[in-house]
Amino acid sequence: MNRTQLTQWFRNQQPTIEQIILEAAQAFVAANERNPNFGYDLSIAQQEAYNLVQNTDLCYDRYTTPLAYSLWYQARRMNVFLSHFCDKVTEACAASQPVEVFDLGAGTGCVQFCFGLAAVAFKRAGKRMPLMRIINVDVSPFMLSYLRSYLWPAAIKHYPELRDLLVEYHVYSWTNRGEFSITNPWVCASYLFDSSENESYLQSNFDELIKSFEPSKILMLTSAQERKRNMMSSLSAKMRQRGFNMIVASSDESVFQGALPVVSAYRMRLVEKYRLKASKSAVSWADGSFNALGLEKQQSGLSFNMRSLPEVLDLFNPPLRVRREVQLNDDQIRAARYEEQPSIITGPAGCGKSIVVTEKIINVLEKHKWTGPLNILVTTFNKSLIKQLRAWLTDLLEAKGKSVRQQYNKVVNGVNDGTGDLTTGAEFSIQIRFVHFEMLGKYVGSIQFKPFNENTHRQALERFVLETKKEQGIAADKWNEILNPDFLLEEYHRVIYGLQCKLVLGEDNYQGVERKGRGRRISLNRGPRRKAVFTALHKYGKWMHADPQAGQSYLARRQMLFNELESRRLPAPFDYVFVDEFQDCTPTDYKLMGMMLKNVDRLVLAGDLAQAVHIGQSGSIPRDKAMARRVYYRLNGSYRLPFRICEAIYPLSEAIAASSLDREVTAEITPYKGAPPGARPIIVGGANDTELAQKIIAIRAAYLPFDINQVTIMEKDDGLCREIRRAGIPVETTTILRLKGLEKELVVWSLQAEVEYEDEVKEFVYTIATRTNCMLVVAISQNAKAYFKPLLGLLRPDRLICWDAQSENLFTTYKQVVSSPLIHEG
Ligand SMILES: Nc1ncnc2c1ncn2[C@@H]1O[C@H](COP(=O)(O)OP(=O)(O)OP(=O)(O)O)[C@@H](O)[C@H]1O
Repeated sequence: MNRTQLTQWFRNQQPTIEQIILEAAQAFVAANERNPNFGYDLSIAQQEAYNLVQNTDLCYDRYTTPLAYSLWYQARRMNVFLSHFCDKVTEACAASQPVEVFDLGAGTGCVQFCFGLAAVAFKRAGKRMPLMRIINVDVSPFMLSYLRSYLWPAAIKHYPELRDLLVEYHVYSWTNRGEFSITNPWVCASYLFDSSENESYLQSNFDELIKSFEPSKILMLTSAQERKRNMMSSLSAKMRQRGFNMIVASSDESVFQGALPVVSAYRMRLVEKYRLKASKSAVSWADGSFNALGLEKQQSGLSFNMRSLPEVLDLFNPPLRVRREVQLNDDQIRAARYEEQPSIITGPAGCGKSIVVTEKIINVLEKHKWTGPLNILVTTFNKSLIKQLRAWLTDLLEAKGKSVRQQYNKVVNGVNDGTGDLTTGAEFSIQIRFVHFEMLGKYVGSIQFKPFNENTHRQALERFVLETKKEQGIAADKWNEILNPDFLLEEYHRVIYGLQCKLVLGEDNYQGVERKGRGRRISLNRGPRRKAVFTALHKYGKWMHADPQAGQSYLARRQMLFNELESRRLPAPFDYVFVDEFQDCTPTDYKLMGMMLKNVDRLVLAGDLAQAVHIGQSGSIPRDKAMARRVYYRLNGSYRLPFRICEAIYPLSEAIAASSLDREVTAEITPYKGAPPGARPIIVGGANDTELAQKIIAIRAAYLPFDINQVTIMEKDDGLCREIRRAGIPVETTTILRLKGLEKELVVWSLQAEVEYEDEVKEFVYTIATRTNCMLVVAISQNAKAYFKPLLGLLRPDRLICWDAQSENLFTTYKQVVSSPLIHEG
């Protein structure tokens, strides 16, 4: 079969192909139209389709986008490809060896249709079925899923021979790597470069890909704008240097012609039913606005040259769970190097700070040639993170063939809490202690203490407030914003302990202290208010030390450890100290870290001040003498956060960076260049928990192609969690303190959740939004807390999806509050 015969065959199939496009659309609509938000989503998807015409990006992350796309573009895109490359398609079908067609930016699979139907033509003409494998690669799970679940089954119904064609679907992120072998790859890139953003990124990665694929043919199409034409010619110049020749891609005659009457009629019915803003013109096969470029390279020798290539172009660059598989980037390698200087590793959420901490520990051990004795402390505020750091480190040690002995502080039902000692090295003389920050007193200072019950402490504080008010003649309803257990405990933490404004130093000392780290929301100037706070706290301190029933708070124990170290009764126990998530440390905590070290130059701090939910803007790293030799490593780009979410929260990260006092260490968040595109954050609104839960369940169902399962609600929202659980959906609700440094797949930020530290609401929201490696849902209800509302205005509006009209309304109403000075502070 030659090119002319194939062209003719395709022309004869024109009505059948149209029928396939129609049937796929009908099946998709039948499967989805009962979703309450279907009409809304489709109407916005249709509006967004005009982004392409206006040369802006189409995000392809609404579940109805492929429907709108396929009805209008499927026929055109097939026509364009075939009209330019029919002879290449013929060549692939006639080839005696297998051909693997990689379609980069496959969308709804027009290239698969062209090669697949051509294969059918060959088979029907009495030839053997061509040996082809079509590998569809696209950034949008929805586009691929429409091809796989709707278009291709409809195509198989009309052309059963297609069952024999090998087809694969991969959601691609450039960082994925794997091993598999291919023999004769062809690369098609249809409209891959139409994205107006990230052009240079796409170009350089395409270049890299061509280098590793070594394809024999490259067939490219883009829209015919001047800019794209220039880009194509610069790419082709590069490829020519690599030995590719131009193939003249003929476009003198179009394979298909005219309109698609049945598809047009069906589309118009949708337009009317859902009042879509769409062109009323008939759907056409003709498309005059494109460039085509064909390149090929003569392969030398036998063509069965099996090569290892990026394979499992897996869903959404799932996070590398096995530590040894993570290959550090150059900045991470630099930050992980061994050095005798305090090092401070900062960077936005997900940039790999914890990864660097584990690598740096390995580098320390190598520097010491795996011989001890060596005492190393790894500490952080979050037990689950300790567990992860320990698992990562164990994996690295085992990968190096090192023997490791594990001892755990606490094992319940066979499950350990991650804290405890790991020993390794020559004669197990290297000891690495994993200790939760709260437990430093116990495990480092061996400080004996009585059990601590927070409720008992709160009740005691309430008593001391009453006593103080009585003694000082303060009315019962006066100064309640400072004379309450929450405020007093935090004052004890941040000022009494945090700034070493010890109670024994007396009231005068407290009256004069500059309360750094406490914000300005609640004023507490020198005078009777301070006096009252001091008196209540003094009573509290005395009670804690004197009453055998009181028990010591974690802070009090940390203070004791501090005293022991300061007085040198306890000699510095560690050679190295690694602190992850340092951002919530007080100045005293930093001193404590230094004092635990024989040599302060061996302190490593990793963290991100933008995630400082307790001290927020006032967080800063000490610049005192002990830290004089400190060196900063700033990592950039989040490996965790999908592109679209990074784009959406960028203004929020900018606001945090602008208002942070420590400009040196807080930076705006950007995605790692290989981050998966993902979906834009989804705004969902409902009157109450039941309504919200139903919608969140519907979102999860619609976005299942994104490979999600469990829903994680933050911050704690038991009501919403219960409603979702009732439907049998795996769901949890937790606090950011528990999730710090960790990641989840579908994070719901509930606006009805309480925030303990309203001053730090930006940092709080940033920390929640950056916990996801796939999807973020923002849940707004009538009970949304007012302090969250302005934060919605710090999300980039064109990078959000509203789930339905009610969600959009609620969102718009709340967003009006954005003009409040709150978000413009600093
Ligand atoms: N070089 C890399 N290659 C691939 N994945 C990486 C790389 N560096 C980090 N990651 C992945 O990125 C995710 C985030 O890494 P990590 O937890 O170290 O970041 P972090 O900066 O400590 O985050 P946070 O600020 O939220 O604590 C992890 O899933 C990790 O496996």
